[in-house]
Order: sequence, then structure tokens, then C-alpha cells
Amino acid sequence: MTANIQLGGHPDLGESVGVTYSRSITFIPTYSCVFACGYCAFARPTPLAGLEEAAACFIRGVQAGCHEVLIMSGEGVMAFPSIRQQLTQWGFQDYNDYLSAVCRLALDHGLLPHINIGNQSELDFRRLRPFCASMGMMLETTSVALMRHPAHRHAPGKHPQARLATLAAAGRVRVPFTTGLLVGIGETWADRQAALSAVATLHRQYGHIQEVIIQPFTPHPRTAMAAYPGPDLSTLVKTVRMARDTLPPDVVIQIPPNLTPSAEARRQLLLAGARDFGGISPEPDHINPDEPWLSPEHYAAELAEWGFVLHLRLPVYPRFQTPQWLSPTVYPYVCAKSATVTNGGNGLQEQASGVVPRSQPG
Ligand SMILES: O=c1nc2n(C[C@H](O)[C@H](O)[C@H](O)CO)c3cc(O)ccc3cc-2c(=O)[nH]1
Ligand SMILES: C[C@H]1O[C@@H](n2cnc3c(N)ncnc32)[C@H](O)[C@@H]1O
Ligand code: MET
Ligand code: SF4
Repeated sequence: MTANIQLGGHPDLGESVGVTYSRSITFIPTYSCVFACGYCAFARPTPLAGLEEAAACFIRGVQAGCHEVLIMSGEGVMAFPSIRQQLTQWGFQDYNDYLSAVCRLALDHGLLPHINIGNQSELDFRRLRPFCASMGMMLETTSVALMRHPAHRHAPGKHPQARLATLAAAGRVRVPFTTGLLVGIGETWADRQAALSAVATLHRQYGHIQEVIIQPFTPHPRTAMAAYPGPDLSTLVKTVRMARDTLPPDVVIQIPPNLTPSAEARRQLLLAGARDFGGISPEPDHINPDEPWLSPEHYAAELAEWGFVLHLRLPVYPRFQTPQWLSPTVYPYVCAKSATVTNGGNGLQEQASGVVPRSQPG
């Protein structure tokens, strides 16, 4: 299986292997977070953004040709008294209620919401599911030892038990889900293997994992881990290969192209089995603001040289575009989008399907 994947495409034979991405804008309700991960440059106390701010972001996204809005925030938002006060003033029951309103607004504007706000309970998922297309949360690692190290010393929510409980809750509620590993935060090879095996087990039980991100830790100044080096390319390549060998074949491996700065590095990660570039945004990455994305056209051109073809996808992968996986509210929006993405208009080859090489039937 690995050998087959490593071949990539054969441009001379007219065969190209598909690599997908989503055109996506990010909306940050708040940067406030009760945790302090040692690598994080995102968390800082900020008030909750108003719905007008959300609407302005969605309009920018639609104008830039996005289909998805990634809604991302810190964790434990309800612990901040000033945010609770804002919620009450605006007539929201709690943060989840506010997020539902943000999602409905996104749908009205023509964007499919993908929510990544960290740990959630089964009840949280049940309440949010009606209004979003997909959700996600990085498992990051299953290492308990890192709970005593700079990475997670001040982040009890990153305990593997909490993370795995969230992934299982999402499975029970049937939410199309994205998760991933954060590579280079002090974990061992055994930790990487254990985390991937845990995701594989959860997927075999619930079938809800769309994709697994292999995300390189990127050091940021003024964080506890500023002096730690990021992982080298050979570590990333080996982790992608391990992911491909461990995860069921219907789980796609995502690499963020902006955190993999050289074209040669991206090529090696694709040859190791990665098949998705994640959300490519017209605006800066809120987690790694110094790592700009290149245009989809740029990535498409470099992929073509290596025998791959870049396809636009939605935040919901094709096999999850069913009433089983989507609420009655969101399903029609996804179907409508799916038709426009298939018929395409951004100049690149587009298809609704994420994993099937274009040359294959079906
Ligand atoms: O721009 C980013 N997008 C991130 N995404 C979004 C991703 O690029 C796309 O939104 C998904 O592939 C859905 O299309 C995440 C989504 C998740 O569900 C979980 C974690 C991440 C992490 C990042 C990230 O660090 N930066
Ligand atoms: C959105 C996701 O980004 C990851 N994340 C947070 N900080 C960093 C960093 N410095 N480098 C890479 N990934 C990071 C976390 O795992 C989070 O879940
Ligand atoms: C902004 S980081 C992404 C969401 C959440 N705080 C987490 O760490 O999982
Ligand atoms: S990575 Fe997420 S949980 Fe950790 S400090 Fe940053 S915002 Fe909070």
C-alpha cells in the first residue's frame, strides 16, 4: 500500500493523483483562553467579537471566493467574567448559543462553518451540530509526560484523556471531524505511534474522522517554547508515512503548506502519503501569522510538475455529504455548495471528491 502511494501520479500516462484544499477564511470569536500551551502565540485576553464583526469577516471571505469559515478560539471561554457579561448583554445563554448564531450568520452569507474551539462535551456537540458543517480539534499527542513539560504544563485540557473523550463524543454525535498531531513539542516516536493508533481505533468505532493533520510545531518568540527547534523534514516525512500506515485508508492526511516552507518539503510529504493542504486563506494564519500561504494557483502549478492535481473541496468530505452526517439545516447548504464546487469557477480543476484520482472512474 505504501509503495503504491509513493509512486504518486504518472503524468506521461495522463494519470494524476488528487490533492485537495479548502478555500477558507478564519473568524476568531475571542483569543481568550484559560490554558497556556507552551508553544501558543494565539492566546491573549480579548473581548468577544460582535456579530457585525463576524458578518464583515464573512463578506470578505465570500468576496475572496471562500466556501468555508474556520471558527477558532481559545478554550474555557465561559470562565471569563467579562465575556459572560457580553453574552448576557447580547441576549445569549452561553458561548455555545453565541456560536450557533455565528454559524447561522455564516450559512446566510454563503459560508460553511467548521468549528475548532478545543474540548467539548457531548452536549456541546449536540447543541452546535445543527448549525455547522464540520468540526475539529487537534489531539496533538497522547503523551501524559508532556503534561509536566513546557508544552502542556499549564494546559490541563491537553491531557490525553480529555482530548480522547472529546474525539469520542464527536463520534457519538456523528460530527464529520478533523483532528491531528502536533509534531515536535517533545513527544517520542512511541507517542506519535500511540496517538495515531488511538485515532485509528476511534475512527473504526465511529467512522467520523475525515482527515488527520500532521502539523509541525513552529516556534514563536515570547512563548515558553521559543527556543525549541521545530521538527526537521525527515521527522515530518516519517510521521506522515506512519500516519498513512496506521490510519484506515479513508482518512486523509493533511499537511499545512504554509508550515512546510519549501516546495521540495511539500513534495516529499506528498510522496509519503499526504493528500490534503487544508484551509488556504486569503488572510494571514492566526496561529502562525508569519507563515503566509501562497495562492492556490501557485500550489496547483507546483503539484502539476510532480504529477498531482489540486482540487477544491468543501470542509465536509464527499462521503459525509449525507443526511446521516449533516443536520437537516446544514445539509441543503452543503448540497448547493457541492454543485458549485464540482462545476467550478476558480480556474483550477475542481471536484467534489477528495480522494479519488481524477483519472479513475467514479
Ligand atoms: O489555518 C489553520 N487551519 C487549521 N485547521 C483548519 C483546516 O485547515 C480546515 O479548516 C479543515 O481542513 C476543514 O476544511 C484546523 C482544523 C481543525 O479541525 C483542527 C485543527 C486545525 C488547525 C489549523 C491551523 O492550525 N491553521
Ligand atoms: C489550531 C491548532 O494549532 C496548533 N498550534 C498552536 N500553536 C502552534 C504552533 N506554535 N505551531 C504549530 N501549531 C500550533 C494547536 O494544536 C491548535 O489546535
Ligand atoms: C487556538 S488553538 C485551537 C483551538 C483550541 N484552543 C485548541 O487548542 O485545541
Ligand atoms: S493552543 Fe489552544 S488551548 Fe493552547 S493556549 Fe493556545 S488557544 Fe489555548
